[in-house]
Amino acid sequence: MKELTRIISVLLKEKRDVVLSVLFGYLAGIAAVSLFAANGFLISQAALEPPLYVLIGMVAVVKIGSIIRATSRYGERLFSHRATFTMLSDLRVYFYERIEKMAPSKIQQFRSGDLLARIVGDVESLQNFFLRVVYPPILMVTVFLTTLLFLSFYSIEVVILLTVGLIVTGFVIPAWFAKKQRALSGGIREERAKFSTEVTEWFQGFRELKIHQQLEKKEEQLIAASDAYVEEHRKSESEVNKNHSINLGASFVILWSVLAVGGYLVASNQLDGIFLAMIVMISLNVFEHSTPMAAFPVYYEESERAASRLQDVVSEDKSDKENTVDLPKGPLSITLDHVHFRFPGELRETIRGVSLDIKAGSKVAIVGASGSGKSTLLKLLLKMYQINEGSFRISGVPIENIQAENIWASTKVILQENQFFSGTIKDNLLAAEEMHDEEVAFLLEKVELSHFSPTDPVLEKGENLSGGEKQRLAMARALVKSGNLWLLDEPTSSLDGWTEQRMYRLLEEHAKSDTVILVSHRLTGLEKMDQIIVMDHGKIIENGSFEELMVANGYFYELKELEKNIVEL
Ligand SMILES: Nc1ncnc2c1ncn2[C@@H]1O[C@H](COP(=O)(O)OP(=O)(O)OP(=O)(O)O)[C@@H](O)[C@H]1O
Repeated sequence: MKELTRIISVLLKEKRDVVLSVLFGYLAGIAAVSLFAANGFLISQAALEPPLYVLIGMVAVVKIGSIIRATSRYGERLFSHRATFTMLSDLRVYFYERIEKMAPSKIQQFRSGDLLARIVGDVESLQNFFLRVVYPPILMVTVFLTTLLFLSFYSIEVVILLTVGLIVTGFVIPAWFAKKQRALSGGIREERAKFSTEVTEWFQGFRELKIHQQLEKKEEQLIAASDAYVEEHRKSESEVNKNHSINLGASFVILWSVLAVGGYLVASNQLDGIFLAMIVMISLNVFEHSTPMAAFPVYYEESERAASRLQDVVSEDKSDKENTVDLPKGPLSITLDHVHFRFPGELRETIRGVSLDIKAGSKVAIVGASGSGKSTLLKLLLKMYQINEGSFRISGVPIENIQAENIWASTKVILQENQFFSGTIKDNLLAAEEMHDEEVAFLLEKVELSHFSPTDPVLEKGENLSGGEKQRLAMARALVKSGNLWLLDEPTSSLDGWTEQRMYRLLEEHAKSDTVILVSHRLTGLEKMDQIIVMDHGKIIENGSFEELMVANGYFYELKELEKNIVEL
């Protein structure tokens, strides 16, 4: 219910349409009951052969009643559907806005298909929340109460019977089904997410699955996920139908009871026989408003689950919300003091008591064995994850007090894997909309991509670019982005030695006064760095200038010697 409260607060933005749809729904309900009442009365009156003008008057009343019923039903449909669609769009905007602000690491906790199912499917399920969860009980209770008030002028016995009917069909049976519904394992939402995850993986991994001849096995998993989803749907539908039938059955029992009690009251002269047909017709119609309650438990349960699954995705990072300090303009300094970090759900620490001091405007290289935690350190700098222990400051400001967005705005980043999108070369520079094509062409020339024009197409994930071209395009992307802190994770690993040297020269030119942190496996060109940090198993084992580390004759020296021997071989 806690999750639904947030959803309700988003939905309540559409107050006007909600109020209007309830109002018109009530009018339509009352008009329908009155119409049936008038019909019942008319039938009885007709049997007594009244004067023609009485009959004409009554037929006119029935006609007017049907016009009111039709127009108010139209108004109800119009406003309730308009409210539903606007709520759907409000919900979409609400979740996209929240997702946009989230750290990428939070999104990465979800498999992409699951995330898609949540953002699209679960948001869509919530459109039923107003129409099938909030609206039916309001309408049922208001129409029932008005009808009971009217009937109380004729027979208290019938009022009691209908009140029992209202409680049984509107509350007892739905509550009983709600309990059963909760006990049902799985749920449509979960199965749909699993199915969507399998489909996404099937598409994304199609090439690898085909080459490794695993397509059939994956297809079997896909079919199993689809069957489970269909089965869940079937179970849910059958539950609704069962609930519906029992509800309808109960309302008929009440109806027969009304007829029996009414008959007895007429026979014992406690009720004028002319009203019997009217009372029965009213009872017949009023139960129409408790039938939608059959689906109430299913939709309530689904809405609650969908809201909770969405809340899981966008649950807030409190520390980030309270942050207010902006990073200073210009080159940034970085200080880490005994920082520890463990990936969520992992027992082993990836960063173990790292302390370092990077001065503003200095050029720093991080080297070390594969898996030693170099990339993780960059991710911590980008606030993609929160540190578990220690202190971490950027230009003196504790990282807890800086919004991740603020760090990203001040940073030029090249990661090991850079994402490219279907579009043009210029689109993929990401921050180049304002640039003229000539400027883009000049930039491409700088990163040695002059064989591309700004308008050349790029396929999804940069499929039509070589590894080295992707890295040079990522370099161009970093060049056009704002910021004075460069975080580069093996930005030239796919380039030949000559091109790599030229790229480093370009970087030197552009980052003269900026702070640069470069993760690299290759040790050539590190002589120019102010500081070299050597990492092993999540710890800093050596730290100093190139000369200092060479003199120290330690791990870095050995690495350098090893690289020299490999080159000579
Ligand atoms: N998302 C993650 N969840 C759990 N463990 C992770 C995650 N990402 C990385 N690791 C683990 O953290 C350790 C450090 O990884 P990291 O990528 O920082 O190493 P690295 O020094 O950059 O390696 P390389 O030079 O191969 O890129 C590795 O043991 C890796 O398995």
